[in-house]
Amino acid sequence: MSEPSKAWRRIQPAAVLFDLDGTLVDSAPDIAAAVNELLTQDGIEPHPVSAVRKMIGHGLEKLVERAFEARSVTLSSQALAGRHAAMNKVYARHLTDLTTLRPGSAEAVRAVRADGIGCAVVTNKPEAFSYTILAHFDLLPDIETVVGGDSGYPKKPAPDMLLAACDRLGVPPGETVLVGDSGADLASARAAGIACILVRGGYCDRPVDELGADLVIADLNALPAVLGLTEEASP
Ligand SMILES: O=C(O)COP(=O)(O)O
Ligand SMILES: [Mg+2]
Repeated sequence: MSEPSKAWRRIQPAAVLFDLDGTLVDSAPDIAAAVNELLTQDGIEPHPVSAVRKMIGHGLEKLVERAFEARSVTLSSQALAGRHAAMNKVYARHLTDLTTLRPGSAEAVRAVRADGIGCAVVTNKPEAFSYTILAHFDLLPDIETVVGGDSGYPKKPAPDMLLAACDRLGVPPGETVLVGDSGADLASARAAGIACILVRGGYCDRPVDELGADLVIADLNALPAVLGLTEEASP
């Protein structure tokens, strides 16, 4: 765990916003299978899951664009729209085939709610897909609201989805913390005036320790303690 900043020590969060892909769940194997189906249909060599992990986090359209670009194929906006629609269709049928919970995520969500702290998911993934995945892992009862990438707000790294979640939960951004896995999460939190904890091992094109988050944790098993929700001393 990184040394928490002074700002972190002051935070007694009224709400926790969780990122989904790479933070609560490891969805890359299903996302990779779906985008690889598209590439294969076009006669293009598929990507290993390890490469797709670095393309996730800015929504599925961006992921499709990156997957083709990484094979030196630049799609016109019309072709990209078609492949994005195809991606949504294929992925919708395989949302939970290979997807798993990341370590400690279910326990962390339950600990947050059990303590009466507000709890939301803020993800660039479409909302319907997010609800299906959260329901599959029985996380929905503890999540008060989901703000997804198709909710009408600009996607992360813009602050809007985070601010919408705070509004729905009735908590001030200054008393809220975002738990995410990427630079887009950190940038959205900074722009919203929300504290940010990043978890290692998610989907980020560089080590999260280099990004300057308020706190970096190895996995969500550490979250209840750093939020002061367990008997263990918080930092
Ligand atoms: O890019 C996506 O589709 C989802 O990403 P997020 O859950 O990490 O915001
Ligand atoms: Mg993420």
